[in-house]
Amino acid sequence: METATAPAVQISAWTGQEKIGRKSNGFLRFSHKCREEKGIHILKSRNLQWKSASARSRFVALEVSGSYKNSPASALESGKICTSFDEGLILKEKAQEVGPHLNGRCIYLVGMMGSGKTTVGKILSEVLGYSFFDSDKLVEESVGVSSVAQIFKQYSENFFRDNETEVLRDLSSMHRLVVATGGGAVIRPINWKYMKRGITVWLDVPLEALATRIAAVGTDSRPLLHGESGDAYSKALLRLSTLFEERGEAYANADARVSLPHISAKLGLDDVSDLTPTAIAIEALVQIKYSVMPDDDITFARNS
Ligand SMILES: Nc1ncnc2c1ncn2[C@@H]1O[C@H](COP(=O)(O)OP(=O)(O)O)[C@@H](O)[C@H]1O
Ligand SMILES: O=C(O)C1=C[C@@H](OP(=O)(O)O)[C@@H](O)[C@H](O)C1
Repeated sequence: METATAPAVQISAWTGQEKIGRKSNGFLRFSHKCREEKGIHILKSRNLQWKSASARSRFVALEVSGSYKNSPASALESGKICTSFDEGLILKEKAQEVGPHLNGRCIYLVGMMGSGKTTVGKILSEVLGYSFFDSDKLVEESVGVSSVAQIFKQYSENFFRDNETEVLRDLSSMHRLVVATGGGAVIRPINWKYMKRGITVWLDVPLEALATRIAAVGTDSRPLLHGESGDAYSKALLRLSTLFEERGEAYANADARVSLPHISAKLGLDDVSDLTPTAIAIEALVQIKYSVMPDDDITFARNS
């Protein structure tokens, strides 16, 4: 009976499900093919915890159980493994992998207000060498009014939506852009026609986390959140819940979905608010890759 021979397995939450069996930046990758050929099974990785928390570099402890050629790993190979990763490096590596497959197609970030489209979009544009646009800002410029709230007040929501559609139409003929769309852009089917010329990515953030973020910055710039009574968090949560009921299905039209609870679970974090924008951008690149490079290995990884 053969015994397991890979005591120094290093895994990152993003590389453990990747395609190619090669070592890069200290991480070992297992493709589906490689796992089958070598008989490697990673049965479990748990107790993943942040050991130290800085935005760029974090240490995690992984408890890994594995088997090799269908034999259980010995005690040596199962146990706590400390590894570290630098989010910035992983981000760059993911961008290098996915960039060439985009062929200059634009990326449209969709999601509820406060979901991080602007924050994450800027990170993605920088690392992909794309330009960044915030569609709300473009509408403000084209109308000649300095805030979306003012456009709603002075004109109407419908007027804003018409201008938003025009902006998306104009952007759709361009290349190499990351666009942070307004939270309501998904409600008009015509907008999808324009956005689908690129790759659409839904930042799916729990409503409670959105309400916390919005309560922290205030609702001045978000006219659809005006008018409820109560404290800032409860007001935002109530309104966001109604909006999400109307829009949930529309967001699901996106080519890729970036679920914050899913990333937290992968990283062993209890709270989505512990996720950095860079960690979310990394997951966005992973999900974009799945949508632009469908193949057997990736399909396997996505479903495992
Ligand atoms: N991952 C994150 N963790 C905590 N706060 C965040 C995160 N991403 C964005 N924010 C904050 O949430 C607020 C809304 O983010 P923003 O990028 O403007 O969202 P959107 O463009 O989708 O409306 C901002 O104050 C931003 O700093
Ligand atoms: O959800 C919405 O309908 C809106 C979201 C806002 O954009 P953000 O998602 O960038 O806040 C802005 O377009 C407008 O206030 C309407």
